[in-house]
Amino acid sequence: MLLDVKSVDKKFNGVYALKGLDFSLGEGEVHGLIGENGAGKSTFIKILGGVYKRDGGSILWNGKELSETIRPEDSRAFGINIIFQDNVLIPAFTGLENICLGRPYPVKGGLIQWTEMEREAAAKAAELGIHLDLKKPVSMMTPAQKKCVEIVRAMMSDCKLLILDEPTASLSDKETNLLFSIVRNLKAKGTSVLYVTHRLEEIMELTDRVTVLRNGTLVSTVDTAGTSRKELVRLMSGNEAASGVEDAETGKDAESKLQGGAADRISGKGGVKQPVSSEAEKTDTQGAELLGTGADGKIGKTALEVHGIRSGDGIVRGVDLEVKTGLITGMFGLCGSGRTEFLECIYGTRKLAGGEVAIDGKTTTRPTPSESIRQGMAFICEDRRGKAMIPAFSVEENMMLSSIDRYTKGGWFQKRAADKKAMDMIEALKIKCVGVSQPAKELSGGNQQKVVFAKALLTEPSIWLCDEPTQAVDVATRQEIHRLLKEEAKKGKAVLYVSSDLTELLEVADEVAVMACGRVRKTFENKDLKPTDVLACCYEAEREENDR
Ligand SMILES: Nc1ncnc2c1ncn2[C@@H]1O[C@H](COP(=O)(O)OP(=O)(O)OP(=O)(O)O)[C@@H](O)[C@H]1O
Repeated sequence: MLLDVKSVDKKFNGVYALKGLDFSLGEGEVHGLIGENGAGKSTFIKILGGVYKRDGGSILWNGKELSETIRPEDSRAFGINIIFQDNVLIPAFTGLENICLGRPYPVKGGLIQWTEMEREAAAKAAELGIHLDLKKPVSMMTPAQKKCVEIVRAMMSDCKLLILDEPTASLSDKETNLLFSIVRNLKAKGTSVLYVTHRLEEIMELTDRVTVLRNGTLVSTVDTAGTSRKELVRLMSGNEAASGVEDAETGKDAESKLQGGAADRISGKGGVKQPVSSEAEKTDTQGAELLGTGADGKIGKTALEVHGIRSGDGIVRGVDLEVKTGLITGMFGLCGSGRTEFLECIYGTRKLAGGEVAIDGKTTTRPTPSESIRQGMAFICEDRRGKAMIPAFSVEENMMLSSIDRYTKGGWFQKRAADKKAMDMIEALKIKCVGVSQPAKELSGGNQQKVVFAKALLTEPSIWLCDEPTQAVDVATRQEIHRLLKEEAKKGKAVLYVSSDLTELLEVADEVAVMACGRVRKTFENKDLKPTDVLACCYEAEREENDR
């Protein structure tokens, strides 16, 4: 075995994040690691990467015991490289500069040999089947291209184990396929891959074995070929009822038996309405209570209208769109289509070069975030750590960021009322944390995303702008978020929902606007809509653009 982990423990503030974990990984093996939010996946990979020190147990690497005090640079020297959920590239640097960062620069006559480094990086990219303009600044790259830069960077040194944490979080199908072929390429060359994800279809397609964690402990390690998504859901949740997904072995469609919750998302079958479990109903009701009773009964009224929106940087190139109350308007586009930038233009975090935004008939050519919030807009943005939260602030402080004025009277912050609201949110969204004052940076990725969602809920918005709102959340939470937004729409709120996951979008949206090359190409009603219809529209737009 390349890696043999025995009885590893890790505690934070006296609470176990990992307890007695056993794990093994062979050379050239692709091993999946799954578990609900807060199960301990990131903690484990951070221990392997020398970011956290383990509190007990042993780790054998190629048969040799790794010291408890290994540092990230030691781990990299052993051949362990991690690509984290939130990318850590320097945006202003080119792909090549990022790849070379932290490596010894070849120097001749006092000059850095950039051509030599470029040759090396290009050769490595070609070997991995990655085609990339290495001279492009990272800020101009799509999420998929950034992921490729990180992979090339990891593989420049002698990488024996590549750890990928939620690598496809904002990649669309096309880019995901590219990533899969890179992983298969690595496996063929004998590199091991530890693949962490909430997307079980990826686990089934890519891995040899899967390890399931629950509450910091090992549930089981199973051969992928001998299991099914249904079984994996059951192992993750420990809930016998959470099993109504298509059984991979029998191919039998078990959706009719579904008890709601996680399973319908994993089934990968868009648009199937599922019976709701009593547990799910409870969460739904809690969510509805939290949202208040603000139903104004106005369905189908224009809540948000944009005309000819163009961004200053030329990414958004003249978008017209109408978002109506009572509906979830989905937006789909391939990476680089301008979907995120479009939402930023509406909200006011990206400069407009032209066009106007009208909220409830009130028009502006210069939206700003504070005015957008005042007008009832909430924005769940894609860049969680960078833009949606302040990691050093507590859970409660983050939740209150956009609604602090509601909890301030005569200049005094109403701490008790805010505490109570924050605690309600923790309960309703099942946020795994020690309490309202725990720093948000200490929460697992999925739980941080729930805090961001709670922050938006607390503003009681009438218009939701959601950019990948379910990224990094586990399957059950994904369902809860969908239910809350559907509930909002039912009450007459408007929702604009961007996702790179077409299956998810077809499950949640009433209509789907297709964005390509900075423009909305077409809006489909989501009735008998097939993924191929949407994709065909994207590809046709790209073709037309390339022919220009
Ligand atoms: N630095 C830290 N300080 C305190 N607690 C922490 C810290 N890092 C992680 N934890 C806690 O350890 C537990 C496991 O978190 P971890 O991030 O490993 O979960 P995860 O399985 O990766 O979840 P997700 O799917 O949401 O990313 C959580 O309860 C989390 O709050």
